[in-house]
This record gives sequence, structure tokens and C-alpha cells, in this order.
Amino acid sequence: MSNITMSRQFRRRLDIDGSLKQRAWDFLTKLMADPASPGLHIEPIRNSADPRVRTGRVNDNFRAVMFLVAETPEPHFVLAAVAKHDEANALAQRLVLTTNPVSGVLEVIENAEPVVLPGPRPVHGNGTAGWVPQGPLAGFTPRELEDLGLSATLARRAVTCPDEDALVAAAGDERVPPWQADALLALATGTPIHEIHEQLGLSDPETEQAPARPDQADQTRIGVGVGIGIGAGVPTRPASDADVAAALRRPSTLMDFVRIETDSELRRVLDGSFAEWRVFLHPEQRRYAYVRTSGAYRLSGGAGTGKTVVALHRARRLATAPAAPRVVLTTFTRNLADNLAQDLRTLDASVWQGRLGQAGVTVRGIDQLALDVLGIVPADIRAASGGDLLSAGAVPRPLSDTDERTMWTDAARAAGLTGDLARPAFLRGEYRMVVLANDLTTRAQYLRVPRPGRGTRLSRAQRMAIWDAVEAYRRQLSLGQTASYAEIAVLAARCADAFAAAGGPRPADHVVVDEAQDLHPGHWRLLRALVAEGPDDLFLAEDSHQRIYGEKVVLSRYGIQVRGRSRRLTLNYRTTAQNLRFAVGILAGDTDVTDLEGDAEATSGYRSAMSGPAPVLRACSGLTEELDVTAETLRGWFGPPSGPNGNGSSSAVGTGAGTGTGSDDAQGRVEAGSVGILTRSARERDIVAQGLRDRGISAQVIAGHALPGHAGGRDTHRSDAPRLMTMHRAKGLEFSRVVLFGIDRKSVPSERVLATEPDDERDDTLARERFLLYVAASRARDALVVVWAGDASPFLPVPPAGV
Ligand SMILES: Nc1ncnc2c1ncn2[C@@H]1O[C@H](COP(=O)(O)OP(=O)(O)OP(=O)(O)O)[C@@H](O)[C@H]1O
Repeated sequence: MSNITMSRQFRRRLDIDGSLKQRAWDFLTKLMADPASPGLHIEPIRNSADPRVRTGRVNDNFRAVMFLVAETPEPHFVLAAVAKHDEANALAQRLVLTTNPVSGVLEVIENAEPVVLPGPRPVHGNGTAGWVPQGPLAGFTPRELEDLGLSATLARRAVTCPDEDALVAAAGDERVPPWQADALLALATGTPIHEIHEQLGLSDPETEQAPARPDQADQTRIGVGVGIGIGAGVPTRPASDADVAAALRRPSTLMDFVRIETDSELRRVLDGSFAEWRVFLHPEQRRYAYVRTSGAYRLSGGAGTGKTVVALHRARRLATAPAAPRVVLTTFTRNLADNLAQDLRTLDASVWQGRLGQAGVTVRGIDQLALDVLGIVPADIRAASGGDLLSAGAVPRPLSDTDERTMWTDAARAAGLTGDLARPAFLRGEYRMVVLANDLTTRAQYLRVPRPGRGTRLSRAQRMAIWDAVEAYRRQLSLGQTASYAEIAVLAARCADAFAAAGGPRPADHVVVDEAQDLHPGHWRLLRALVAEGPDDLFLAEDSHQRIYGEKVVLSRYGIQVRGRSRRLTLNYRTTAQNLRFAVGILAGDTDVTDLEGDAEATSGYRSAMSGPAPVLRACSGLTEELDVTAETLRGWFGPPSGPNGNGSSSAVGTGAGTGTGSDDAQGRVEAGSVGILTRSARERDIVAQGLRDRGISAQVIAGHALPGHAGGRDTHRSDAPRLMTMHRAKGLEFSRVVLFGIDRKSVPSERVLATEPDDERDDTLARERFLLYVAASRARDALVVVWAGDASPFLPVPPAGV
């Protein structure tokens, strides 16, 4: 038996050459089972830079290059490359497995002839001689970057990058170790060096101390993975086996290297079904997935920074504890919960997914969870806790949104309300944010209760009239044995509390929440009641800039204390730097965003190591041109139809470079099902569907609600047609390329929605509209196209004059 460690780069290289996969599989499974097998032809290389280097026969033409880092108790190989025979032997002579002298991170370095890189002259002395700073890293000398552990080649190249795109391209070179790329981009976004150390776990107390940087004043130590790492001065020396073993425990090493434990893991690596998020966690993601907390913990982060990934890893970590705990993993909608359940299976099929109250992980949308709680508490607890809402302890029938609106309209009329106060949107908000949030049951309570965060001021007489409406509304609910989901959450919270007070167990031991920014007070009461306060009780992943439903909430009002236990992720794994900049630019106009603690929420530090085309903005003369542009764009992406009349040169607005995310075929055509077309409203979505059909493109319309409680249609989709849906429905999803359709002044923000809101709530409604555009723009991985007719949306970061 032997152990195998491979790097992300190695895996990607295997992906490229499909024909090698079966041979590589045979070779590696044999190597794992019996490294002494003569058929493997494992051989050392004479005069190699690293005496541990070995090559092995993959087939007649190809050999694997690896390092034998330990013989006991079992041999341990670190794979470096699979290459043609001669190339493999040449590589094997030059490659060195070493640890970064500053950070202690494991690296594979190629010692070779110096190469002349574009940029400044080599640096001597203190690294500043002849230095002309420019670009995003102006103000840093190469030596300062080297002091962080970056290779000299990369450091020199980085400080001369004239702009952010050039820097992202330099950092995104596949030969640059991920931790160095991230350190570089973090520096460029203004992150102080000590924070970079912290983020990357470079001085993580749980691992060995980072070795001190040897004096390299006269040595240009370069080397960034295989290839770019070129020893221009003193050759890099191999690290000792002990150093390698210590480096393998470092979180920054684990961004890039993974130990393959089983045949099935190996199979997944080789057949391409290996999802990188399962294994190559960023040190911060790893920390938050594994951190043991003394109470509720909040993880914020921009779109695509991997909050969901952390939530999944954390749920697995919690569920696999020896005590077989009951873990709840929940999110805002049912379709997102279905996605979580599927992803959890991908992460670890051995994690039991069961019903609420069972050991394992219960993955549910938050409103299903509320119904589950009502279902598992004894009927007498339900009857006793229901008050005027749960007559006779029956589980109420959930009310549809339309019915709820109608009921509020009727209740307003019955109470004689007029003007803004009679609007269903206002009454619904007041009820959720004030009445349910405080679990008010009497008029006297409502007359006294503070209403922080509510835009509309109310006189005593107005409060009296609103309470009349609340009573009328509740009478209707009780008669129909129905309740809104907001009520069901509060009822479930009451029942869980009452059951616990009677000596029963809380329904869960740990609760992990994704998309927490959209939850309303009833949900928070429920979450608090699901699990007793204590270590690892609540973990909340959220992005306040993605709050597209509901009102601002401050958690401490619901007994959830996260002060001192809040962290933020900043490295984007989804979008290219160009799309990220555009999406964050949408937020620039709103400086008043607060998080779940009520503090200002920043967007600083958000970065991406991927590069792609700049977003394309297209102003059109009318709907017909918008549809024409969209159809042409899609045709350009999908390539020529396979027929004699195919015309592949019709790309209207750029086809995008792609970032190797797996949705482009060998000819650079995009898989149609990976493309999203997003509209502000369902009506517009249907118009676009028809318009595209008229132009010979059949899109799959993903309809249904994204609201909690609604199934919203499953997220399974065909691969042969683009997906067309509303921006709300796209929440939590991602696409290789996105067309944002109809981004004009009347639609974004939606005039129709603004008209239904009271004037005093207008600011918050506008903020949600802005967040919605941010959510939509941040769904695109590789390419983003924005089209509109007439005046552009004022939320777009680039003024239409520049189009
Ligand atoms: N460590 C990682 N390695 C590789 N890919 C990753 C990693 N972390 C996240 N990703 C990928 O980045 C994308 C975004 O991740 P995820 O959905 O978890 O982000 P998010 O912060 O929850 O996004 P949003 O808030 O927009 O829903 C996904 O495709 C995910 O697989």
C-alpha cells in the first residue's frame, strides 16, 4: 500500500488529456495498492535536483514524475506531473519538492535557466534600486513581496503590473501556487500584511511555526509551481521529509494539495467529477468550517466567496462527530435546500440525511422546517402554544402570497385604514417586523412596543387602527385554519420553546443557515428555539448586500449574539475579476448597508483570481433590438449550428474568453444549459421566451417562486437550452455566462414595486432593488452582457454615455 498526494495543478493537467486518464488510473491504483509492483517501473533519476524524485511508467510514451517523501509506515508519493517520456525525465531532473522559506507552504519548484521577464531590471540590495512604482501594487517593492514569501519572479512581475487586470492575469497563471496568488490580490485590495498572514493561516498556531526566512540577499529564489519557477541564482534545495510532513498540515498547502485516500476518490479525480470545492478549501474557509465556537457565529462575504461551501463542510464536520448529533442545514427557499442536499451528498455520501430530530443532517427550506417542528411536537403542546392562531392545536394550512395580500386588503378595509397604511405591503411588513417579531398578542402591547427600523412613524390613533386590522386579519386566519409562513415560523418557535420548558428536547443540536440575510424575525425566533444556546449552536452564512426579500434585521433583538464571533470571506471563487468589479460597482451607490449586527457592511477586499472579458453593455432602441442583440449574443456563444447553413461569426457582443470552468467544448462553444438570461419580472421573462422563440432559440423557462415555502420548480435542467428566469429565481445559482435583459430605468428599480410601497419605506425598497441587480450580475462566472432599451438603470456602474 502507498499514499498519494496530488496538487490542483496536477489534476487540471490530467483533465486536459482525456486519453491518458485510463492509463493514469491503472498506474495510480497499482501504485496505491502495491508500489513495489514491477509493472510500475518506479525509478530514481541520476543527478536529480531532488534525490526523492521518481518516475514511473504510465504507458509506452508517458511517465509520471513524483517525489517519494516517506517510506514508513507506508511509502508516500507526491505527484508532480505526467509527461512524455523525455520531458518527464528532464522535469524529474529539475523538480524540487520544497517548503516556502517564509510561509512554510509546500511547493514544487523547477530549477532551470533564467528567463527574462517583462518588467523592471532585476532587483539588488534592498530591492528598491532603480525601482519605479506603478499600478495597483505601487508602494510595494519586490523585496517586500518576497518577504511575504512570494517568489522573486512573481514579485517583480507583480509590482510592474500597470492595472488590476494585468495583476489578475499574473496571479492567475496556473503555475503560481494559489496561496501566493491570493496574497498578491489581497495586497492589491488594500489588505494589510498581518491580515494576509491571518487569512492564509501563514502563522496558524495549530501548525508548525513558519520557518524563518533565510537570508537571501544574494539569492534570487524563484519558483512558483512547475514551470514558472526558475532558479536564476542559487538553486532551490529540497526540503527535509519532516518539513514536508509539517507543510502538508498547513492550511495554505491544503489550498493546493490533497491526499487521495481511496480508489473512489482517485476515480473522481480522474473522471472529472471531482469538485474542487470539496477538497481545496481556502485556509479561511477551512477555519470557519472547522472552528469550534462558543455560541452563534456569523460568516459574511460577497457573492461567490464560498459561504455555501463553508456551510456544507461545516454541516458535515458537525454531523460526523462521535456523539451522532442532530444537525439542521437550512436556507431561504426549498429549491436552494434541494441544491444543498445534493451538494452535501456530493461532498460526502456517507453523511446521513434524515428527518428533523434524527441524527445526521436535516436539509430543509426554513419554512418547511417550521412545519416540521409543528409536526413533531405533541398536539397538547401545539394547542397550548397556539393562542389565537392555532385553534385546537391543528397544524395550519400555509397561506399563499396572493391570499395573504387579499386578506390584508380586506382587513385594512374592515379597520377603515386609508392611504399608505392601507397598503398590503405596509401591513404585512408591520405585522412581520413588529407584531410577530415581538410575538404581540394584545392591543396594549402593540400600543407600547418600540418599532426600530420601521420607516413610517405612527400616532397612537394610527396604531389603534392598525391593531383593528391585525385582529380582523387574525380572525380570518383562524376561521380558515390557515396561517402565513411568517406566522407558522413564530408558532413553531413557541412550540419548540414550550416543549423544551416541559422537559422535551430541542429539535436540533447544531443549526447551519445559508442565505441568512433574507430571513425575517419569525425565522430568527424559530432558529433560536431550534437549538439550545451553547457551543457550535448556530452558524449563519450571509451577505447583507444580497438581501432581496424582507426588511433589515438586527440579530441581538432575537436572542442571537454574534458580537465578537463574526468573520468575512473576501476571495471570490465564482466570477472573473472583471465581472466582480462590475457587480461590486452596482453597490457603490449605496453606502448605508448594515449587517445582521447592525454595523456597516463593507465590500472592501473582494477579489478574484480569474480573468475574463469585460462585461458588455448594450443600449438598444427598443424591445425588438434588445431581443435581436440577446439572440445574436447567444448564437455567438453557442457556435454555429451543425448544418450546412451554420454561421458562427455572428457574435454580437463578444463571446468571452472563458476560464476553463468546464462548460465550453473543445471548439470554445458554450454549453447552452450553463447560460442564464435574467429578467426583472416574470412578465418580461415570458416576453423574452416568446421573442427568442421567434428568433429560433428555445430557452427553458425556469418559472415558479423563489419564495420560501414554494418548491419553485426543481433546479434540474437540460444542457441543450439556455435557462431563462427572473433575477429573484436566480438567487443562489450560477451560470457560465449571463445576459441581464431589460436593465432600464423603469424596470431596475422596478417602478411597479416602488408604487406598492409606502413612501417612508422607499429607501429600503430601493436598496433591495439595487441588491437584486447585484445578485443577478454576480451569477455570471465568465461573461456578462447587459442589455436595455431607452434610459439605462441608474444602478449600472458605467454611465450609459460611455456605451
Ligand atoms: N475552495 C474552493 N475551491 C474551488 N471552488 C470553490 C471553492 N469555494 C467555492 N468555490 C466555488 O465558487 C462558487 C461560489 O461558491 P458558493 O456558492 O459557496 O459561494 P457563496 O458565497 O455562497 O455565493 P452566493 O452568496 O453568491 O450564493 C461555487 O461554484 C463553488 O463551487
